Amino acid sequence: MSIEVKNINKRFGDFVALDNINLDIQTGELLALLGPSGCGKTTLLRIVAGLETADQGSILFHGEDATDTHVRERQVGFVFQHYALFRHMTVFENVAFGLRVRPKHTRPTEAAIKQKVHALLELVQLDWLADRYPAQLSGGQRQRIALARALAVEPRVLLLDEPFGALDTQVRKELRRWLRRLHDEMHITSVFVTHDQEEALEVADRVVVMNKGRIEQTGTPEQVYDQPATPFVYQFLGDVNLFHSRVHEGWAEVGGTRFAAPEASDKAVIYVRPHEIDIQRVATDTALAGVITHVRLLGATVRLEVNVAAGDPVEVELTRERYVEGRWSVGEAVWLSPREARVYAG
Ligand SMILES: Nc1ncnc2c1ncn2[C@@H]1O[C@H](COP(=O)(O)OP(=O)(O)OP(=O)(O)O)[C@@H](O)[C@H]1O
Repeated sequence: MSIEVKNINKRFGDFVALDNINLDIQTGELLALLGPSGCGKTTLLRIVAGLETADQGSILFHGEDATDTHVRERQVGFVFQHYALFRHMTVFENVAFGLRVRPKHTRPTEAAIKQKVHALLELVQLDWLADRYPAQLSGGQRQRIALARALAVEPRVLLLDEPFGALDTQVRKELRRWLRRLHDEMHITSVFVTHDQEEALEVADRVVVMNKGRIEQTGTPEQVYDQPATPFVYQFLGDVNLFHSRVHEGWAEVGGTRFAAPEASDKAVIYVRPHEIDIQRVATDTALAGVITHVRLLGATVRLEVNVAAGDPVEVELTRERYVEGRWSVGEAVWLSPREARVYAG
């Protein structure tokens, strides 16, 4: 089931929550809506679901206008962070719920329900919990059951709003890998909302980066990370150092390292990721002089904070190995040279 989002606009009073959103979601795709809090991700997801109506624009499911189709007829499965399981029902009954409430003529037989629920519980690898109540499950198990419940009615589209948002980092990481594998088996067109860039880049086929009710960029994880279309995308998808420069004959500079600048501007901002900076103890004509002020160990990588004469402190990321080899320490004079950069008009 493909989904087309066409010219969607939504206001809450004077506040523009969605500003002319256009998006094509391919059949079987796993798409992430990524952006900071309040950028309109949930509102867009709710409009696709039919839980919210747009002021303008339309939603097409498989080429057919679904704008006025009731949420029940859209055959959409939901997993929301706060869309809790029914507390008074066992895991089995929670998953069976959507089948049991069907009108009599489409309701499966008791035997068929039983078979289906067990198949789904096996799919989410929790069949052994069928007789438990939600209060007897961990947060991660609850979310997997919520997913099994959403899948029970054979949705044509699966919508997930921060499904793992309330869980701790380790469980989150496991569940997102698991979601990716599950999606590879089932191929249901799926859209999930997250504000966590790592989650979006790791799990999704394509990422839609949103900001203030607009789409900043849509692309594969590699595209949005390696070729960010706007400064916002660059900053949102990872830590970055900013250097301000005047533009001389089409070049902007960090220290003495030159980068091609956008033609139309006489000022530029140069964006450099912490792992794209070389650090050395020997001065060169082009390197930027500084002093190490902090060392932060982050597991496999190490961040050095370096004070430079002008501008904010610069963050340099090294692998743990290179850090140990280099014996870098606080108070040392060092010279920095960016290897890669992106330059935007300042
Ligand atoms: N029913 C409502 N009435 C008024 N304003 C609303 C309503 N729903 C959402 N908004 C506003 O619209 C904006 C977008 O909200 P939305 O929930 O879509 O953001 P989001 O990107 O999902 O954020 P978060 O990650 O914090 O959930 C927010 O500024 C929010 O305050």
